[in-house]
Amino acid sequence: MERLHNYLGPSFAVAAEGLSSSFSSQPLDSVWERHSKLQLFCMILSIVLWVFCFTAAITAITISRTRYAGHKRSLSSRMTKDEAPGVSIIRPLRGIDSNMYENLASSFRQDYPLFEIIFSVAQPNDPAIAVVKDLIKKYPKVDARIIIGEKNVGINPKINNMIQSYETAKYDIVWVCDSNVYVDPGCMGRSVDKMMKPGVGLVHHLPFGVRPQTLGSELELMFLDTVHAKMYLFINWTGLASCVVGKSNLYRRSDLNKVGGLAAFGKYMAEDNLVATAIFNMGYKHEMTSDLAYQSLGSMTPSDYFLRRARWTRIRKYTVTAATVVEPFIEMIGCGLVASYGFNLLWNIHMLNFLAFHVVFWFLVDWTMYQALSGEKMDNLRGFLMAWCLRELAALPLYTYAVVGSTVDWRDQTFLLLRDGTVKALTSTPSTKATKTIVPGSPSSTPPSPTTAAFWANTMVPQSTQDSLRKFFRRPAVISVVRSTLAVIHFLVDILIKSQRNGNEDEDGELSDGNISEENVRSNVPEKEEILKLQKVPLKQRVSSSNIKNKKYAFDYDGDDSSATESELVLRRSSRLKTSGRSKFQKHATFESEDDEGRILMRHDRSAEEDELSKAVEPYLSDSLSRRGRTRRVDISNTSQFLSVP
Ligand SMILES: CCCCCCCC/C=C\CCCCCCCC(=O)N[C@@H](CO[C@@H]1OC[C@@H](O)[C@H](O)[C@H]1O)[C@H](O)/C=C/CCCCCCCCCCCCC
Ligand SMILES: O=c1ccn([C@@H]2O[C@H](COP(=O)(O)OP(=O)(O)O)[C@@H](O)[C@H]2O)c(=O)[nH]1
Repeated sequence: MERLHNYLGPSFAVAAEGLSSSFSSQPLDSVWERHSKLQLFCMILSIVLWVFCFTAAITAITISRTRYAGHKRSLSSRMTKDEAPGVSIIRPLRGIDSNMYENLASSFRQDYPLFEIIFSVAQPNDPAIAVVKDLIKKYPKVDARIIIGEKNVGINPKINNMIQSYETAKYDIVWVCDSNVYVDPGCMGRSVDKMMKPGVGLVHHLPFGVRPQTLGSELELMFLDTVHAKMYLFINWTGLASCVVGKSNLYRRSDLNKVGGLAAFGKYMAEDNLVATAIFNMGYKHEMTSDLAYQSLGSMTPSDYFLRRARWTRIRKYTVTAATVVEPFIEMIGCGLVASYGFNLLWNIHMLNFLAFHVVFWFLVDWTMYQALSGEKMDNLRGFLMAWCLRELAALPLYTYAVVGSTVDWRDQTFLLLRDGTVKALTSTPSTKATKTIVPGSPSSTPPSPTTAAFWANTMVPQSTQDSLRKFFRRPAVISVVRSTLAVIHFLVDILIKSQRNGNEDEDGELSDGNISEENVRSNVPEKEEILKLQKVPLKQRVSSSNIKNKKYAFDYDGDDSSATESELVLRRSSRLKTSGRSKFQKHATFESEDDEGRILMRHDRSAEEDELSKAVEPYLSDSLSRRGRTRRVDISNTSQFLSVP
C-alpha cells in the first residue's frame, strides 16, 4: 500500500484500500467461519452450478454464432459417383406431419452424387404413402422407394417400422431422418465430409423448432431453441458424453452391426441416444455440421407439448438417470433458486435481488441464443418474452409430472417403461385408428380425448385422489377463480398485444387483405389430388383471392393429423372451419403470418376444460408471435433455402 501511495498518490491509495477491504479475504474468512461445512458445500455447489449454466450458455451462443453462421460447400458433394461413399436415407413415416411434403422433398434435393431414399411405412392405409408416391413421381431421377409393413424386432415402433429399410439399404452409411424434419440441400455432403474424418462414427444435426402455429408449438419451439439447444451444443462440444437426439443422424451399419444392428435396440424406446452411445463406446467420436434439423412444429396444443416433453423425460430417467437428476437445476427457476442461496451465503446478496438479476440475465442469454441460431434479429421481444415465461414456469411442474409416471404415449400407442430402459406395449391400435371414419356431430366424432385420458392414466396418483381432485375442480367457487384468473390473463395479454400493435396498422391491414369467407371454404372439400397439391404450396407465397381456399386447406393439412385417413382429414378440416370465425380468417389470410386455423382448432378432439387456458391465451399469444415467425422464415429462406421452393 505504501508503494502504491508513492507511485499513484494518496487518492488512488485510499480507493485501493477501500476496494481491498470490501473484496479482501476478510469477508470471505468470515464466510468460512460463520457457516457449517454442509452450508459451505451447498454454497459452492450452487455457485458452481450457476457458473456452469452460464458457461454452457455462452459457449453455445459462441458455437451458434460461428458454426451456424453459414454453410461451406462440401468436398464430397463434388466427387464423382465412383468416388463418393453412398448414403441410404431412411425416413420412417407414420401419418401426416406438419409441412410433410417439403420435409420429405428436402431429401430428394440433396446435392450429392450417390444416395438412395427409403421411406418406411408400417401400415398400408397410411396417408403418408400418397405424399411419398407423389414425390417419387416428381423426382424420377432420384433413387427412392417405399417399404410398406413392419417387422417386429422389439417394441419400439419406429425401429419396427424402419428395420426392413435398414436391412435392405444399399449403402453402408445410413441417414435416419424423421418425417417432421427439413434439411438443407447441402446437408448430406457436409455430413459425409465429417463422417470421413478419422475416428468419427456418427454425425448428427441440432434439432431446431420452426413454424409454430399454436401456443403448444410456441412452447415446444421455446424448449428446442433455447434450453435444449444450449445443453445439446455444450455437451457435444465437450465431447465427454454421448448426447444425441434422433431427429437426423448418420452412422455406418458396419459399426452398428458389431453390437447386433438396429434390431438390438428394438426393446428400448429412446433408441437414438442408445445407438449413439454404443457407437461412442466403440471409441468413435460424434460430429455435428453447420446444418440444423428444422423441425416443423405445426399445431401442437399445450397438452401435446406437455405430453411430448413428459414422454422423453420419463424415458430419459431410466436411460440417462444422472442427467435427468440434474435437469431441474439447469432450468432457469431451479438454477436461480439454488444459486440465490449460494450467493446469499457468499456475499449476503438478498435472494430476491439475485433472482431478479438472474431472471433478466437468463432471458437475455436465451434471447441471444435464439437469435444466434436463427440468424436473425428478432423484433417481437414481447411475444418471445411471453412464451419464454410460460415455458419456464411450466418446466418444473412438467418435470415433476414426468418423473413420477412410467407410461408413455407415442403416436396412438401406450407403453410401460421398465427400470432397465426397455418398454412393454400397453395398447396397440395403429391400423384400426387409421381407417376409422369420423362424422362430425355424431357421437363417434367426439371420443374421449386420448391425451386427457393418458394424462390421468399416466400418473401414479391413486384413483381416490384423482376423484377428489376432479370433484375439487368442479366446485363452482374453484371454477370462478379459474375463470377470473383467465380473464386477468386475457386482459393483460390483450393490453400487451394492443400496445405492441400501435404503429403497426399497415401490417394488420395487410393481413386483412385476403377476403376469405367461411362458406367459401366449407363448400370446397378437396379431393386426394388436391390435398397433395396443397402440400406443395410454398408457404412464403402470399394468398391471392383466387387460391385462398386451397391454401387454407394446406394449412389444415399442415397440422399434425397423425394416423388420420384422408376422409378423416377432410372431415376434421370442415368441422374445424365451422367452429372458426370469419374475422379470424380475414385477419390471417397470409401464409407468412402463419395462419391461425391450426391455432384455434385442436389437433385432437379435446375436453373443454383441458383447452380452456389455451383457448384463452392462444389467440393473443400466437398472433403476437406470428410476426416473429414471419420475419424468421423469410430469413431462413435466404440462408438455407428453407421454404423457398420454386
Ligand atoms: C454439472 C453437470 C451438468 C450436466 C447437465 C446435463 C444435463 C443434460 C440435460 C439435457 C440434455 C439435453 C438433451 C435433452 C433431450 C430432449 C429430447 C429427448 O429426450 N430425446 C430423447 C428421445 O428422442 C426421441 O427419440 C426417438 C426419436 O425418433 C425421436 O425423434 C427423438 O426425439 C433422447 O433419447 C434423449 C437424448 C438425450 C441424451 C442426453 C444425454 C445427456 C448426457 C449428459 C452428460 C453430461 C455431460 C456433462 C458434460 C459437462
Ligand atoms: O409409431 C411410430 C412413431 C413414430 N415413428 C416415426 O418416428 C419419428 C419420430 O416420431 P415423433 O416425431 O413422433 O417423435 P418426437 O420427435 O416427437 O420424439 C417420425 O419419423 C415418425 O414417423 C414411427 O415410424 N412409428
